[in-house]
Amino acid sequence: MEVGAPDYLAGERQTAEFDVESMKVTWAGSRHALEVSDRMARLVASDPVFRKDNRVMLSRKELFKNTLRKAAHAWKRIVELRLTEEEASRVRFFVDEPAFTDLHWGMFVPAIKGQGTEEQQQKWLPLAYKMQIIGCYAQTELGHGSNVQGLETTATFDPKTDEFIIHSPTLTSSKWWPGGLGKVSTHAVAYARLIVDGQEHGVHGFIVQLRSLDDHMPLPGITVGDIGMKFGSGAYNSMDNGVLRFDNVRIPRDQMLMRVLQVTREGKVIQSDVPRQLIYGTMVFVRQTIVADASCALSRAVCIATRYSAVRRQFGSQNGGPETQVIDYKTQQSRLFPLLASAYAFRFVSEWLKSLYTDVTEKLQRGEFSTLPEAHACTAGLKSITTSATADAIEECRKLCGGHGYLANSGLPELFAVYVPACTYEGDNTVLLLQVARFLVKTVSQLGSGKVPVGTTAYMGRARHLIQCKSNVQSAEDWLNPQVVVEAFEARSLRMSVACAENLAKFPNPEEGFAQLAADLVEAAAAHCQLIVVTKFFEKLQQDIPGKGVKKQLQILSSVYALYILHKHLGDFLSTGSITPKQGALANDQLRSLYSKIRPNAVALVDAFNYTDHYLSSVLGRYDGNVYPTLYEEAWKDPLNDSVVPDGYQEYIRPLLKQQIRNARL
Ligand SMILES: CCCCCCCCCC/C=C\CCCCC/C=C/C(=O)SCCNC(=O)CCNC(=O)[C@H](O)C(C)(C)COP(=O)(O)OP(=O)(O)OC[C@H]1O[C@@H](n2cnc3c(N)ncnc32)[C@H](O)[C@@H]1OP(=O)(O)O
Ligand SMILES: Cc1cc2nc3c(=O)[nH]c(=O)nc-3n(C[C@H](O)[C@H](O)[C@H](O)COP(=O)(O)OP(=O)(O)OC[C@H]3O[C@@H](n4cnc5c(N)ncnc54)[C@H](O)[C@@H]3O)c2cc1C
Repeated sequence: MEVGAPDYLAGERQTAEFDVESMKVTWAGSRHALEVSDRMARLVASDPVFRKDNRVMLSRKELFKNTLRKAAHAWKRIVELRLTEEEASRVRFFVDEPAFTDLHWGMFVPAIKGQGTEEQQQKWLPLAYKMQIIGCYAQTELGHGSNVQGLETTATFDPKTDEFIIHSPTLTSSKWWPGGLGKVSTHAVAYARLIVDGQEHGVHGFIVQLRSLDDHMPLPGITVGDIGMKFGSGAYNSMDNGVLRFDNVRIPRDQMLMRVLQVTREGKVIQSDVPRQLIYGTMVFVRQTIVADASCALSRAVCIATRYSAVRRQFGSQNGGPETQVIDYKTQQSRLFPLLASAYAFRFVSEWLKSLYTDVTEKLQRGEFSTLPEAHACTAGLKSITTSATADAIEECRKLCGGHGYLANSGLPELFAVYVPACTYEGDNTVLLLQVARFLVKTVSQLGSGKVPVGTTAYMGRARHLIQCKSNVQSAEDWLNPQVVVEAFEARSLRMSVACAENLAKFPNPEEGFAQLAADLVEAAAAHCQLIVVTKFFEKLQQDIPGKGVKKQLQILSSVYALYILHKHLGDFLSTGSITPKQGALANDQLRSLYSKIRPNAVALVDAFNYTDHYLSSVLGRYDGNVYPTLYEEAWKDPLNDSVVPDGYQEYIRPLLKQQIRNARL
């Protein structure tokens, strides 16, 4: 905010009962992370190349070119200022525009790191790190996305020339969707069925050069282009999601990523001791980052809706005094505050997930693979529930802002359009929950065998207790006890998984049973993932959290998150007998009282996200709350208002009016 400018939300900030600066540190993860984030946010906001206010007005071609300009400029600044990887990734975050670089850094590089041999990494990574080659992740095809084993592109080994022949045998085998592919990437990690000596060996990744490094023209045998406009006007259209066909394209044998499986010069296929699933490792990595992204997108929407709800007044004027701030309506609070609590919940679960991922990656390097299934289940499940909740929440925030939320300059329509594909990419959310369900059913089926469940399924080891325990909640206050809450969530989750396992056992064919019970399995998986989020929030509170009143606020938010989920899924809790209807009603009483505790802190709690006005790009979410004059000014900047009489008047309006006059005279 400019020095000396009026702060229309000052009153809201004065009622805060905690130290906002300390909360900023907790949200960012550390003082260092906050400092880096703050510095990079300002760097981006002060650079005219990174302006975004005109984005929705640009044509696709202009938008795309502008994105190329921004990406090139960001890279120039990263190199000039010798930014660290952490700083560079914050620059990307604040530039706030999907671009080919996301796939280059986020998937192409990790795919080579995770699936390439040491030699392959040494050859390709330095080129990628300097952006002397630009890569994408070309897995999905026109005919298959979720079913990776169903991909049709082939990679046939030719022992005569020591090459693989990459081919698209059908229309449906055309690569379709990869970001960065359409217009920019020079290379791809392309996934194809490996065929050696007429035998198939599953789907593997191959580094394929697509375009000339001299003139950017597609290489012989490559047909490549953009797949067309996507949802929304600006949004994800800054990305060149592409189509790609291979016509018997030859690549050297050493361009197959061979950490999992090797093909020798003689055409021998050697399986290493690394599990096949590591081929899916890049997706595990990205799913983990998507959980952190969910907390960012959600907190951004909530920040806009909270500030605006404090500015906006409707009804309730007494004796000519001001009307009621809409944030004071209990309905507004019950719609908004759970989303605020969810933003914090997703933030902390993403921190935990990152540490789990780092731990599993270190173990994989040492040849320990036992924790891979849990990492897969956690990343898939948390990616699924956090992105679904965030997409719904952004839309809810738009509605919370009434009519003005529908204006592009509220920032919410664009945020929704750009965010919502997260429910689909990196694995459709339902498909991913079914993966979690498989993991849970397997864990339940092994309970009798003496195998002790660990990690996020450790609670299943107490199945005997959880299957019959009764919650001892007697008052609304009791719901503030984390142990009580966790036990109710554990009982609900375990009972849902056990019920699925029991029903599955009734089918002679387990796969048929899995297909028939899929809807129940998805619900059981979601219940397990919600338990993880709740538990990790409570565990966060066991840590030392400095700053006046900060822990107290987080305690309130953790209870709001847990009781909101309980209230929303009350049917599960009741049908599994995890709690009684009376206890469900007490939880709701507690929730109402918690909303009142959040109310004086609401604006400060969103200030703690430390978002600049540039990043928020929302008139409604401005830090200073100066909404109405800005909305008014912005309206006049619309190109339609360039002339008082619109273009088209002479051709289309005037004749109409004249005709009416003529008709009236008749
Ligand atoms: C310097 C500058 C810095 C700048 C920094 C910028 C950084 C930017 C960062 C941005 C990051 C990212 C940008 C995001 C953009 C997103 C773009 C989108 C990309 C994509 O969408 S890529 C394509 C994604 N596709 C999918 O997700 C497909 C989903 N399908 C699948 O995953 C699988 O096919 C499946 C799991 C659904 C089924 O596979 P299948 O082989 O048939 O499996 P099953 O038979 O069911 O299972 C076999 C066993 O394997 C286990 N399994 C399955 N998956 C995994 C896994 N991933 N890991 C480990 N194990 C796995 C499964 O559990 C079974 O095990 P079991 O046999 O039961 O023990
Ligand atoms: C913006 C965007 C960017 C993308 N970027 C990339 C990229 O860079 N690289 C890349 O390779 N791919 C990319 N993709 C593709 C993406 O990964 C796939 O679209 C995604 O994995 C979903 O697969 P699908 O499209 O085949 O959906 P489908 O599987 O066809 O889903 C259609 C419907 O069928 C349901 N369904 C499917 N299978 C089952 C099942 N077994 N049980 C129950 N229901 C089922 C789903 O729930 C869904 O409702 C991108 C997609 C988008 C939208």
